[in-house]
Amino acid sequence: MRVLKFGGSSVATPQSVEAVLSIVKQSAEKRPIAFVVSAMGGITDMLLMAGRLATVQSEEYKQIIAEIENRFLEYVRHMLPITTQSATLSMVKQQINTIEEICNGVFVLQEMSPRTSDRLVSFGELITSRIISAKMEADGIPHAWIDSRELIKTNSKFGHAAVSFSATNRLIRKCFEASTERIAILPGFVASDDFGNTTTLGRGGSDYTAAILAAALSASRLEIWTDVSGMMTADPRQVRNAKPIESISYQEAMELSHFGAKVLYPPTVQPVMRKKIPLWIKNTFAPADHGTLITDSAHDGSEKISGLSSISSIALLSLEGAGMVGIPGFSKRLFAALAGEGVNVILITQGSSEHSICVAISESDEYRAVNAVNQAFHSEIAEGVVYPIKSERDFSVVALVGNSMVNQPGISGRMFGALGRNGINVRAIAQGSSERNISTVISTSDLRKALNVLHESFFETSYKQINLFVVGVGNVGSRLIEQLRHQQEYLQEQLKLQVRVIGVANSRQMHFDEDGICLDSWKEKLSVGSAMNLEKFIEVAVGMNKRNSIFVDNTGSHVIAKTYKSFLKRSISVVTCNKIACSSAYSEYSELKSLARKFNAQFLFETNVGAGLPVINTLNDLLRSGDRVSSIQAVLSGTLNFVFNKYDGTRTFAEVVQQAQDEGYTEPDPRLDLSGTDVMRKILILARESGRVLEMEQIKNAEFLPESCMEGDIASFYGEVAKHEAHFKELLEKAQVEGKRLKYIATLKGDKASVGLQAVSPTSDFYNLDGKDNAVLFFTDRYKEQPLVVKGAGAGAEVTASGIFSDIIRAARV
Ligand SMILES: NC(=O)C1=CN([C@@H]2O[C@H](COP(=O)(O)OP(=O)(O)OC[C@H]3O[C@@H](n4cnc5c(N)ncnc54)[C@H](O)[C@@H]3O)[C@@H](O)[C@H]2O)C=CC1
Ligand SMILES: N[C@@H](CC=O)C(=O)O
Repeated sequence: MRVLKFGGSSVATPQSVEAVLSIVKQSAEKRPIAFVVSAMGGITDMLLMAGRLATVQSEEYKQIIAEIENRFLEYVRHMLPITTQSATLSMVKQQINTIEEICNGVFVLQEMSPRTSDRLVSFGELITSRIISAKMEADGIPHAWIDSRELIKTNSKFGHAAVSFSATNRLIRKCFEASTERIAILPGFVASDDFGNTTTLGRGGSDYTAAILAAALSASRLEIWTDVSGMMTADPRQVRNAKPIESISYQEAMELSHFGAKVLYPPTVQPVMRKKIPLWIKNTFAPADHGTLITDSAHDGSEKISGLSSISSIALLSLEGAGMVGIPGFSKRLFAALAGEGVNVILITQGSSEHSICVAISESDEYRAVNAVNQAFHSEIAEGVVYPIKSERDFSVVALVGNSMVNQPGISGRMFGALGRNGINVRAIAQGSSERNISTVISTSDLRKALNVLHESFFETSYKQINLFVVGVGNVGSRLIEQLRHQQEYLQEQLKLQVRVIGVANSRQMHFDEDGICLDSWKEKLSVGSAMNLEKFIEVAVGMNKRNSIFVDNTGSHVIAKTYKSFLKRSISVVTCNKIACSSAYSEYSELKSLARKFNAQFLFETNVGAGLPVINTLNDLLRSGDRVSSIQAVLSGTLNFVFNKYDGTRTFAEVVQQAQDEGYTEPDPRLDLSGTDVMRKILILARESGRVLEMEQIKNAEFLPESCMEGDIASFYGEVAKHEAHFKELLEKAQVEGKRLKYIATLKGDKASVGLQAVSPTSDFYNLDGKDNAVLFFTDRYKEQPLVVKGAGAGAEVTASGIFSDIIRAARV
C-alpha cells in the first residue's frame, strides 16, 4: 500500500486534476493506494473569510459564499462530461446550502465558535474530494470515496485537534481490510471527535491525514505531491539559486518545515518516522523530477548543511533585571504567563549572567504576550528589580539546518562570519544541544540578503556573486567596465567569482539592474537611465541590500568621495581611484579606515598612487612584516614625467600638456597635475599609509607653474600656459645646459614631505625614467642602502582600470 497526498495547488484546476489522476493511475498499477486531497486552492481561506464577515454582521459573507459556489460549479462543469454533471452539481448546491445555514447562524449570534469554524472549513476538503471522486467515476477509474471523519478520531480541541491514535489506527485498518478497491480517495484535514462533531487537524493538516493513514497501514511509502520539486535548500522566492534537496533525514525535514519550508506540515513526519516509512516530496506538475526523499538515514554527508529556513513577522521580547539573577522559577513564571495566553515561543535565549531572557514569538501574539508577562511580574516591576518587558518587531528567524552539523566545528563560525562580513546584525542566537539547527534573529529588512549570503556560503560552491555599483564612466571607468566584461568568464571559471555591475552612473545619468547590467549594452542602458541624483543612488544601492557589494568610485569628485561613509557603514566595500578622500583631513582618512574595520568592509585605493602599480600594497606588505619606512623618493606624476620627457622645444609646452590630457594621463582637471597638487596628494597618502599623521598644508610645494595659469577655468588654462612659453623654455634650457633632465619629485623624509621640480643629473635614479612612468624608492630599515623600487607606467586609463580591477578582486576574495 502507498499513500499519496495532493495539495491545494495540485487540485486547483480541472487540468491539474488530470495530472493528479494520471499519477494516481500509474501508482495504482503497482500496488493499492490511498490518496488524500486538500481543498481546491484558496477555498479554505474563503470559507474562513465568510465566517469572519458573518461574525461581524457584514452581509458580504453571502458574496463570498456565492464565489465559493461559483468556483465549485465551474470546477464540476469543466471536469465532468455534461451527462454526468447533475448529481455532482446538486451535491455542491446542497453543501453550499449547509455552508450558508452555518454562516447565517454565525451572523445572528455574532459569534463563531471553534467548533463551528471547524465544521465550516471542513467543506473545502469534503466537496473537493467528492468532485474528484465523481470525475474518477466518469473516467471509469474504480475507487472508493472514504470519509476521513469516520476513520480519524480526535479529542474535541477544535481548530487543532489531537488524534486518538489507538482508535484511529484500528478504524483505518478495519476499513482498508474490508475494502476491495485498489484506489481510495479521502478528504484531508478533517476528523471527528467521540461525539461525531467534525474536527480539523490544523492548517496544512492534509499532510498529517496522509501520514496517519500511512503509519496505520504500514505503507511502503508516503508521497506528498505539491507544486515544487521537493524541499529546497532555501525559499526559492528569496534565494534564486535555491536547489531541491535530494534526500534528508526525518529530523532535518522537521527542523526545516518548522521554519517555514511550507511544502511539509511539520507534524506529518512523526507518524511515518516512528514506522520508518520513506516520505517523498514530489511535484505534480513535473512528476519525473527526483523530488526529496526523507528517511531515517542522514544524507550522504557530502554537504554538512541540508537547508536554510526562515520565518518572518517575529517579535523579540526581552525580560531584564537584576532581580532575575540566581532566582529559581523566573523562567517558569515567564513561560507559564506566555502559555496561559496560548503564545507559541519560537526561540529562547538566556545568557549565563541570567540578567535577561529573550524570547521570539509571532508578532500576532505580541500584544497579549506583553500584557501577560507584565502582569505576571507586576510586583517585581513595581519594586524596580525587573524592567517592564521590552518588545521589538520586524524581526525574522533564519535557521541553518543539517544533521551533519553535529560535532562539526566551524559551522557557526562560518555562518556568523558570512553574516558579519555583509553587515547583518544578529540580535539573538539559539542552538539546541542536538546541534541540528542554528537559529539567528535578524531584522526582516536583512532577511533576503542573509538567506542569500548563507546560501552562497553553504550551498554555492560553484561561485561567489559580487555586486558592483560603479560611479564614473569616463576614461578610467569605461575601461574598467570593458575589462570586467572581457574577464567575466575567466573570473567565474577560474576564481569562482560572478562579478556583476548592478548600478552605474556618471554625472548625468544612473541606471540599476538587480540582475546585473549587460556589459555589452551598458552605455545604451545608462543613456536612457534616470537623472543622476546622488542621494537617490545611495538610497537605491543601500536599499538593494545585496551581499558582497562594492562601491567603485572612478570620478575625481569631492561629493562622491563624501559618500564612502554611507557605504562602509552598511558593510559595502569601497574601491576608489579618486584621491580626494585619502588626501582630505587626516581625521576623515582615518575615520574611513576605522569604519571599514568596524563594519567588516574593505576600503581599497591602490590606484591613488602610481595608477596600476603595486605601490600601496608593497608599502603595506613591508609594514605588516615589521619593516619601517625612513624615507621615500618618488616620481609620482605620469603627466609631468610625460610632459618633461616630451618637451624638447620643438613643440610648445601647452601642446605637450594637451597631448598628455588627450592620452588620458591628466586629472579631469589638468591644473591639478601641473600645479603639483596631484603629487602632493600622492605623497601625503604614502606618508599616511606609512604611519605619519600629516596634513596637505604641511607639504612643501616648489611650484613651477606661473600663478596666472591657475586663475580662471580649464578652458582658459591652455591659453594662459601658452602665454608663458618663454618661462617653460627657460626651465628646459637651463637643465639642458647643465646636462640634466627635469623631474617632478616627491620626498618624504622623517615626518616632512615636499614636492617640486628638480633638474636631475644622469646619476639620479629618475634621470632615465621614460614616458609617463612613475618610480617609487622606499628606504626602510631593511632596504637601507639600496631602496625597494616600484617602477612602471604611472598613468593611463588602461593601467588604472586594471589597478581598480585588482582591488575589486581583493575585496571580493576576503
Ligand atoms: N587617468 C589616470 O591615469 C588616473 C586617474 N585616476 C583617477 O581616476 C579618476 C577619474 O579619472 P578619469 O577617468 O580620467 O576622469 P574622466 O573625467 O574621464 O571621468 C570622470 C567620470 O566621473 C563622472 N563624474 C564626475 N563627477 C561625478 C558626480 N558628482 N557624480 C557622478 N559621476 C561623476 C563623470 O561623469 C565621468 O564619467 C580621477 O579621480 C583620477 O584621479 C587615478 C589614477 C590614474
Ligand atoms: N594624473 C595622474 C594620473 C594618476 O594618478 C598622473 O598624471 O599621474
